[in-house]
Amino acid sequence: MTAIRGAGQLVFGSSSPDCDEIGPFSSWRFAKLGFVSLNGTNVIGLGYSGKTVRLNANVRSSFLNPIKAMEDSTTASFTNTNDCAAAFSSGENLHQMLTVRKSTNIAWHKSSVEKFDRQELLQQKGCVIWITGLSGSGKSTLACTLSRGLHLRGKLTYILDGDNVRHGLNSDLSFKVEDRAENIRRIGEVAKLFADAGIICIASLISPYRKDRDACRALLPEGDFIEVFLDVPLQVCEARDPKGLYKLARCGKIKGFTGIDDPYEPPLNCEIVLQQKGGDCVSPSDMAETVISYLEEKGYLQA
Ligand SMILES: Nc1ncnc2c1ncn2[C@@H]1O[C@H](COP(=O)(O)OS(=O)(=O)O)[C@@H](OP(=O)(O)O)[C@H]1O
Ligand SMILES: Nc1ncnc2c1ncn2[C@@H]1O[C@H](COP(=O)(O)OP(=O)(O)O)[C@@H](O)[C@H]1O
Repeated sequence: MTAIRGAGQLVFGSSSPDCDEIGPFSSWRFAKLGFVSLNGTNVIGLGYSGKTVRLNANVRSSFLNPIKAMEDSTTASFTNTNDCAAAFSSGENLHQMLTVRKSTNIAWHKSSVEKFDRQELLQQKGCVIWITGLSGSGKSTLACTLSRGLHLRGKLTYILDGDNVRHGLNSDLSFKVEDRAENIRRIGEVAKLFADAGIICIASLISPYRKDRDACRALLPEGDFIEVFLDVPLQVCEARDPKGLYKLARCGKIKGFTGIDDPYEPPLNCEIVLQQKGGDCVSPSDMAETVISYLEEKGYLQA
């Protein structure tokens, strides 16, 4: 087991990082999904063929200074949803426009009790630990072990597990690319609220697209989104197959299963990589300790 600390990234595990995309779609250029804000109108948008909509966010006050959609180096800016719709529909290979913000005439109400006060009370800093990886990579196990470890240290956590949230808030969403994007967007927004409450929010979901994860990162202040990649090879996940889903996917009974006939894009520059390769098995508690050490070092376990 090794822990390698690079520029802002912690790699921990039994082998070297493998950043290849997983699955038969790995060489595709997918339409890029993300959250695009258009002069106060938040839209989950997409890139046109081969072009990427990039996010440029003022993360501390995103409700006042919305995220701007940038295509290449040009900022896309729209004054109303009609302009936006026209712009999107005129693009070639338009796949889908997902959610247009419909709330108007709304104002932000400040409270006399702020994040700072809540953090003082809790003696910790609110943040989001975003665990991404294939089904069966150990996300839920790590989330629970981490939550327990922090709880024992007197720290308040809350887990947002993809599977669990899909039982309620996100029960209307499928595993189509745009529904996954909406699933991740909603969980990102909820996680942001938890972090604002001063809580260490642990989000564990496949979140297979970089763009969706990056859009969630852009919702939070610098440093408060800690992306943890469970780098476990497909073969290992498939051998585990605790729910029998890989077996169903292999025989075509589940379509669009991540890693089988749906893509997974590994993070390129996340904060922590936890590797599980070859015969060496890193235990969930060792993995959790790595994350806790990171939080300690970055000052999240004190106000
Ligand atoms: N098509 C397909 N692809 C991937 N996963 C599938 C699919 N259908 C059902 N499941 C089950 O749903 C869990 C993943 O939900 P997530 O919300 O984490 O997925 S995503 O982030 O929206 O991609 C995932 O749970 P985990 O195994 O805990 O990852 C699966 O149990
Ligand atoms: N670090 C680990 N080493 C070995 N097995 C693990 C580890 N973490 C999880 N597992 C096992 O792998 C399977 C999938 O774990 P789970 O947490 O449900 O993954 P995910 O939430 O990513 O689908 C479970 O059977 C679990 O016991």
